[in-house]
Amino acid sequence: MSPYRYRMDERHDKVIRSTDFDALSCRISAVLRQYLLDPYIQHIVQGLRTNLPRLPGHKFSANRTVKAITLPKLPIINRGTYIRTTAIDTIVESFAKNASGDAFQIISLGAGSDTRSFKILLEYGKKVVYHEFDFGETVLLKAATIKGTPELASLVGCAPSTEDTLPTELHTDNYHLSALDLRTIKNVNFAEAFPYIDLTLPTLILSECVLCYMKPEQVDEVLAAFLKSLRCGAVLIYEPMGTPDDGFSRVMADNLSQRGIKLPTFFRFPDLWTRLAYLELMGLHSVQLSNMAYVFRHWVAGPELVRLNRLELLDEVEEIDLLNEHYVLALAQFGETSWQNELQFQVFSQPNTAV
Ligand SMILES: C[S@@+](CC[C@H](N)C(=O)[O-])C[C@H]1O[C@@H](n2cnc3c(N)ncnc32)[C@H](O)[C@@H]1O
Repeated sequence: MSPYRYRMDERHDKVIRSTDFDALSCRISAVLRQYLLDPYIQHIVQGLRTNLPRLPGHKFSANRTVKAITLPKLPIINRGTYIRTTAIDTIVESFAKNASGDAFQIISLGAGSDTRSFKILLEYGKKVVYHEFDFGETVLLKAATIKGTPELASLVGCAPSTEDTLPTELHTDNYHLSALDLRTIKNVNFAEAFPYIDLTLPTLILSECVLCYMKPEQVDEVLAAFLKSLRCGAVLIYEPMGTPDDGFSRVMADNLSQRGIKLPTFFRFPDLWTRLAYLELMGLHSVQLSNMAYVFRHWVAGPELVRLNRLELLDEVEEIDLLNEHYVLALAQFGETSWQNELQFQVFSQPNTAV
């Protein structure tokens, strides 16, 4: 590989890592506007203030970074963050309920600064093992934040501490935060590379805006590695999607590419049915798929919808629908899992295709 190409890849990886701050920033805004409740996000922000300057080679002011990520977002973004977060929470809850009191495992790919692990550990205690993977630098920051915050340290089950050097990973009985570039998974011996993953537990694999940054063949490799190693469970994928002949999709892709963000699979599937066929081809069954506009319309109702409608004045109702139509929520099961959830989806496998 030429040195020039290497520099380009490095730069692109940096941009991809920085998307974690975008996701965090959206959640902060949704919390401040009372769309979401998240008692842990303040610790993540404080952790950035404390630990960003400790990152090797960090050049920017931590205060300036924090100021940028705490700027309020437009109502359209707050709504999108609300439906993304609550829909995934609903699925996680349903998966946990299906385990009916038995132990289960969650593997969050590219977890970034997400705080869902803390909520799940508080709720399910020793019944759950929560794994988070991300690039090394992101893991350094999160591990230092957890260890330096007594409330988070207690939730994951480690002693609080502030060490001179940033912790590279964090492992306790019920929580594992590990550095991993998912694109390297093809060549690893799974059991050796992931000694903390219990291959026998029912496992929910989460990819919340993560696989979309990889090339199609890398996505296939990540899915194949987990599916062939784990006994049973489900995969949840949330990500943007587009179709080439649609103007809105092209504008979305152009806007991202102007920021240096490539989404190699954005145009991979022309519709939900081809995505369903792909997931079945990868060995998944009981596939359920929707765009997020459908999810919003069918999963949010009654007093919660009234509450949401009172939070902010919405001018862009049609635009919100259009934007949500360009995000997909995919849920699919593998192995012997037979989880008959009551969740309403737009497109789903025929019952006779289930194992
Ligand atoms: C948009 S953020 C989403 C973070 C989190 N899942 C959420 O929804 O709040 C994408 C995350 O995926 C991570 N990521 C992207 N490609 C990755 C890879 N090849 N290996 C590990 N992590 C990756 C990024 O570092 C970043 O934290």
